[in-house]
Amino acid sequence: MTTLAITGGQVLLPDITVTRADVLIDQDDGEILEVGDDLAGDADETLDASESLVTPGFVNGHCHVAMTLLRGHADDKPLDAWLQEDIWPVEAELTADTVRAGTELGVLEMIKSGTTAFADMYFFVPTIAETVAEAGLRARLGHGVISVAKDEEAAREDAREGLAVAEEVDGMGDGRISSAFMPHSLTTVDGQYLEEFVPQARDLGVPIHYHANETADEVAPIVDEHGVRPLAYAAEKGMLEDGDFVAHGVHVDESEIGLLAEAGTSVIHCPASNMKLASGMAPVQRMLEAGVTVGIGTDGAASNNDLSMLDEARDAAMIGKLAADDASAVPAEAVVEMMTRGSAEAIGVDSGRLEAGAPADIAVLDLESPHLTPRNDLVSHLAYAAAASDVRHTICDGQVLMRDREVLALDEAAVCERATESADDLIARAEE
Ligand SMILES: CSC[C@H]1O[C@@H](n2cnc3c(O)ncnc32)[C@H](O)[C@@H]1O
Ligand SMILES: [Zn+2]
Repeated sequence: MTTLAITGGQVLLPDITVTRADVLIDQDDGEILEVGDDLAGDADETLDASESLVTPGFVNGHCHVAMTLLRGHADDKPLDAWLQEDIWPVEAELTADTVRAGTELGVLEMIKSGTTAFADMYFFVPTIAETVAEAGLRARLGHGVISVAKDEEAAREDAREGLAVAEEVDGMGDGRISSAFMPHSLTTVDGQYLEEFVPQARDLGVPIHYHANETADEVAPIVDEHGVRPLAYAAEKGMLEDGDFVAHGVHVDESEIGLLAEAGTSVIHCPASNMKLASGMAPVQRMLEAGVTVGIGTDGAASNNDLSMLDEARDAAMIGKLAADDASAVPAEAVVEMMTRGSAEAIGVDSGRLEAGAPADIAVLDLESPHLTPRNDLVSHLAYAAAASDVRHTICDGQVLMRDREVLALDEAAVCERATESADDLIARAEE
C-alpha cells in the first residue's frame, strides 16, 4: 500500500465543523484511511497543510466545460437571445479538437480552484471523457440532446447518440467517469422523444439530467401547451426520479418543490449564471427546508464567466438571502454543504466528505493572506472570503493533481495556448 499524509492542517469534517488534524490516504485504492492526530509518520509521502484548510474537493454539479472557449465571447444578454444569436452558431462549428482544447482549459481551471468532480452536458463527449481521464478528475458526463429545429430522423439520431455515449464513457478513467442521459431541456426536446428515449435510459441504469425552470419564458409555454407546471410535465415523462438532477430550478413553485422532495430528484443551483442572464432567483432556502437535495454548479464559463466553485459559493449565499428576503437564509454552513456533499449526492458521485472510507478527493487552501485574516471562522471564510487562488493542493482519488499550485498532469502554458488558438479559430469559422 502506498500512502500519502496531508499534515498540519485544519480539517473540515462532515458535520461542517473544523478541527486540527492530519489526513492519511491509501493511494492504491484512492480512499481516506484516517482523519486524526500525528499520522505523518505512517506515510510514504506527505503534503504540507500547515496554515491551511483541508476541505473535501468541491463538486461542480452542472457545467459545459468546453465552453471555456466562449468565455467573454457574448455577454449581457438573456438566455434565449444569448443561445440563439451568439452561442449556438459558434457551437455548430465545434470539432473534437476544439472541444478537447476547451475541456483541457476547463479542467485546468477546476483543478486550480479545488474542484475534484463535476457533471457536464455537452458535445463530443468521448473526447471530454478522455481529457478528464488524463487530467485525473471525477465526472458524470452526457451528450446534450436537442430536437428543436431538427427533422425527425436527426432528432432521433441525436437521442440515440445520447444513449450510446452514456454507455461508452461509463467507467472510463479507472471508474472515475460515470454518465447520464441528458436531454437539454423540457422545451428543446419534444415530448415524443422523451417518451421514446427516457425509458431506454432507465434500461441502461443511468440518471437523467436536464435544464429545468431556468427562465420564466421557459415555464409559460409548457403550462400553455400541457396544462401543468414543467416539473409535473417532467414527472409525466418519467424524468423525475430518485437520482435524477435538474440544473437551475429558478422558477419552481411550491407544488414543484414538493414533487422534487418526494421524488428524490436534486437541483443544481447555478447562481452566477442565473444572475448574469437575469434568469431569476432560485428559492434555495425553501428547497432546503422542503428536504430537496441542492448542489451548486457554475454552468458554462460563457455565462459565469469562470469555473470557480468558491465564487459560486459566495454568490449562492448572497442571492439566497435576497431571494428569501432574509439575511439568515442560506448560511455559510449550508453553502459549504451544498458545494461538497450536496453536489456529490445530487450528481451521484461518492465524494464530498473527509472521513475514513471516503474517496480521497481533497482541496487544501492556503490561509495565509490578508483576505482570510483573522481566522475567526473558517467555514465562513470558505463560503464568503476564499478565492480560487488560495487553493494550494488538489487531490482526486488519492492522486495529487496540483502540489503547491503546480498542476502535475497538464502543462498550463501549453493548455492556455491551445485554447486561445482554438477559440480564435472557432469564432472566426462561425463568423465566415
Ligand atoms: C446540448 S449541449 C448543452 C447546451 O446547453 C447550452 N447552455 C449553456 N448554458 C445554458 C443555460 O444556462 N441554459 C440552457 N442551455 C445552456 C450550451 O451552450 C449547449 O448548447
Ligand atoms: Zn447549463
